[in-house]
Amino acid sequence: MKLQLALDRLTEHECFRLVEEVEEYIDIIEIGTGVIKEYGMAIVKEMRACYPDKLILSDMKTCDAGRHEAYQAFKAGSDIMTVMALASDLTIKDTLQAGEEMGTQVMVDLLEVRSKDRITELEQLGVSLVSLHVGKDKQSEGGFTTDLFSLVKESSFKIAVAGGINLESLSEIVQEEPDIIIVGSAITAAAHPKIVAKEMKRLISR
Ligand SMILES: O=C([C@H](O)CO)[C@H](O)[C@H](O)COP(=O)(O)O
Repeated sequence: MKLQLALDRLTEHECFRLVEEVEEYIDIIEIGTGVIKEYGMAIVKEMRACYPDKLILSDMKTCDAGRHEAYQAFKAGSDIMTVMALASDLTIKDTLQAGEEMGTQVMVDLLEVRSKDRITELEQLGVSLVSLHVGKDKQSEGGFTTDLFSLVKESSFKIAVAGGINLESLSEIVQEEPDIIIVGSAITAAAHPKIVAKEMKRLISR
């Protein structure tokens, strides 16, 4: 199980300060969607140069122009980029092809997907990695809960989970054995990010 640090709604300086503080406890550095919109691929290139041994994910949340946006992320040094499950099959297929050509990965964001038919379609497209995700705005009605796993129970996907995950909810989530646990605000907005990241890493490594 890997711990992914999501860098969202932060300045460039805050992003690098936080990664420096918690790097020993995280496996994947996520450049969040809003940070990408603010700084572009330049921050991805900088993060790649500073952390050559870490996995880097660009949370592009691509909805269209899949090949172009996948190549943007991969050429900037991302190991993984994200495309929305609600995008067209052609967009998703184009991102997957770009990943095959670059030897990198595509994570399909299941934000707002509740249809098992769409899950089957994604498997038929050749998707291998998905994220069960409760978006920031939706979290006002409640964060990630383990009932979301039922959507992918019979699938062959590698699973990432995201959405307001914190120290209180982590133990129950870990019991479902996802492959990647994505945490943003619970670490980045904590009074002591290193303490939280260390405890989270301990909990997922038990
Ligand atoms: O993808 C995300 C969200 O849509 C805002 O961009 C976050 O990276 C993801 O939800 C993890 O962050 P937290 O929910 O703060 O843990």
